[in-house]
Amino acid sequence: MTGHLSRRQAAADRSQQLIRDQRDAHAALAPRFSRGADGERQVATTLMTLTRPDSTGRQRWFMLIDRAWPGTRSANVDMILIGPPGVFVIDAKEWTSPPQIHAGVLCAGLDNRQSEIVKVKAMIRPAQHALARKLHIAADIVHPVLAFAGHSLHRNHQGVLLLGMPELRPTLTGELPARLNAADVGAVHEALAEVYPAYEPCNLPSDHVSAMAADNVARGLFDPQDLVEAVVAEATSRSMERWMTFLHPSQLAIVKRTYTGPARISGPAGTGKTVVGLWRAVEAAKSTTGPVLVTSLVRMVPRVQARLLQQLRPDLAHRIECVNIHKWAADFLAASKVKVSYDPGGAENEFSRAWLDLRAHFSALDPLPLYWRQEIDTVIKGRGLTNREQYRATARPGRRRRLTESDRDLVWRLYEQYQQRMLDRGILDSADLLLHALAQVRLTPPEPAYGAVIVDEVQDLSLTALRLVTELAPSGSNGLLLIGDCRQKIYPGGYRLSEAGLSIVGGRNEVLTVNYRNAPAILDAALDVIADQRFEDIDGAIVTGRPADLATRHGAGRVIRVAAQTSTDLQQRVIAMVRELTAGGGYGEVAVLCFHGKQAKDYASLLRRESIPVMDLDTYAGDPDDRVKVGTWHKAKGLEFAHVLLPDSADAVAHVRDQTDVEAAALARHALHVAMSRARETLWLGDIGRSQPTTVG
Ligand SMILES: Nc1ncnc2c1ncn2[C@@H]1O[C@H](COP(=O)(O)OP(=O)(O)OP(=O)(O)O)[C@@H](O)[C@H]1O
Repeated sequence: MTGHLSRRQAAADRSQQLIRDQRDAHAALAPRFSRGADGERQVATTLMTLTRPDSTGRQRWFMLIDRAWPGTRSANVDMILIGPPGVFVIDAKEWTSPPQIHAGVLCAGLDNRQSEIVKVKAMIRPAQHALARKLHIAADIVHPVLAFAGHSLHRNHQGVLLLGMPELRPTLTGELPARLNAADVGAVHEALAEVYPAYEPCNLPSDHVSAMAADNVARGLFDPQDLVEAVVAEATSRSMERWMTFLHPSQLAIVKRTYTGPARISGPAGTGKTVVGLWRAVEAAKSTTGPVLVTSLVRMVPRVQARLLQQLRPDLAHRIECVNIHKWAADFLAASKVKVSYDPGGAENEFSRAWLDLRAHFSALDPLPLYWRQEIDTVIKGRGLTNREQYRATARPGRRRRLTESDRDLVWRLYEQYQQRMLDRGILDSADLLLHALAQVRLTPPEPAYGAVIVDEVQDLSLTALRLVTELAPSGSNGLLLIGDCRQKIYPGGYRLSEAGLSIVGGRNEVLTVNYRNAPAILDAALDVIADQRFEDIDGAIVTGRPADLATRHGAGRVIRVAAQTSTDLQQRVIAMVRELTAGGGYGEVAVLCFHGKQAKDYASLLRRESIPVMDLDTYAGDPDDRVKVGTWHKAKGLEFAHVLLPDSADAVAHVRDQTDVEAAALARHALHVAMSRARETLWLGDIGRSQPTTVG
């Protein structure tokens, strides 16, 4: 009984102490907040008591209040709380209407306030970078929090904790495991106090602001003028928001570096190659007078990039032309008044007819036409060969089937027949389009000349396409930038840089080694698929499937493997998973990706029948859209989603392998690697009877 009473007494003492602490904290904090900042004061008061030393005299929690957001001109960070579970960067809100999530978007009542999510996520980045750099502490120790004075709420929305007043303190102190010891907490506090200096809110002379910003740049945080303002800018789309990222100092250095000749950025999936390329395009637009070309083979990426640049730098976006290389070629030929009839469908028919005439001769080699169609596209036309002797003598990088001289003569016959048929009809296929454009560029280059050319996913270009972009790029500094990853090569064929007269050496060859996209378990699973492969890079180097020095900065995520009984069972599980992932809205962050186009169409119809909003990936242009994206692995190249479902993936790869075509089997595996590495938080792999049901991560 005595024990019981003394425990009650102790509890009463503690609550009295808490009240006193709160009152003291409130009084102490009052002068720090301006009028109208009641919400901030309430939040700070609630948390301030945590910073009181415990009975042993040790301070376990620290708080930084009203600090400058480094690199911004005038923005501030309300609070940073540092304790055993990690760092909480807190933006306090005092909204009249209750905060809620509508269709995956944060709203105050019915007003869209999703930009607050973007903002607080951007606020944590300097902390993440500084802790990684100075103390080697993982980025996921830092949590963005929106704290709502006057409301009750407990929710995790897109990685941001949304907490009302009653929930604030118990959540921050009680829900996460302790990850920092006392010494770490002290070191983190010290580091962050330096990164987020005390806020000097009013009327700083502009030279003070620029000195502060310059200091941040010198410390490698980011470029205050361009990068931060863009990040802080309002964003409405969740997928866009991912791209509006602070650059790591090593990335920023690449954005700012002057290359005295052609340069290259390589690195595994999700290492920020595209983001860095895009910022270099912005730099090029600022420093040259000509237009800047950003191109790649796939259609989707330039569309998304154009849209993004429009949001990031509306003042410069019109100077940066984002377009896939075939469209560029068609537009250029049209503008040059060269009349061509580009007809891929008609060309396909003519190839089939030529194949019917000659297929009997190919039965001992490969009886399926696809390999030979690709041979013509990627080797004969892709390398710009003009006669049989050249073809006999040419190296065929990336083509794994060895061909004798007589095999090559046979292929050349097929090529000639196909070409003659197209000539008779006056049509061109896609490889011809590039050859014509290259010839025309050499004759009369486009006017005005490009100020810079940036090529993404360069590993998938043909040699002809590479020659074309090389021809378009100015020869001076920063003229040509090639971005790519040989592990993500999903189209046949290949080339060496030297074949286009390019030599990229030393400091012009940048390699990114930190993955910012995928949860570690997802990255691991995606690399597993290609771990036993060896890749020949475009500079001739041999690269292994699993890079030795790849680090990851993403927080937790999961890989779910499902073994279904039947195809109907598999479909039902896909629907169930989509429903689970979108229970609170957020359809736009889910993608269902299939190997074959037909399969993707079937899944799109299936989801529609279930009243799940669906968008065909083909028509996606990076605009905000709250529908599940459905498409092929190939179409998803360069994109990313929070959650990716890959039904029948193991089956698709195994099926290709069964056909004894080693090259196609390898490319299918690379495509699976690409598809898996699109997922940030959830990767769902479902097959009929193949995989064991497991969840990793
Ligand atoms: N410094 C950074 N901090 C946080 N996130 C970053 C950083 N750099 C890049 N990211 C994010 O990482 C993701 C991957 O970036 P990006 O698409 O540029 O990579 P990539 O190397 O081109 O990928 P892939 O080759 O797989 O298409 C994007 O969401 C991007 O916003």
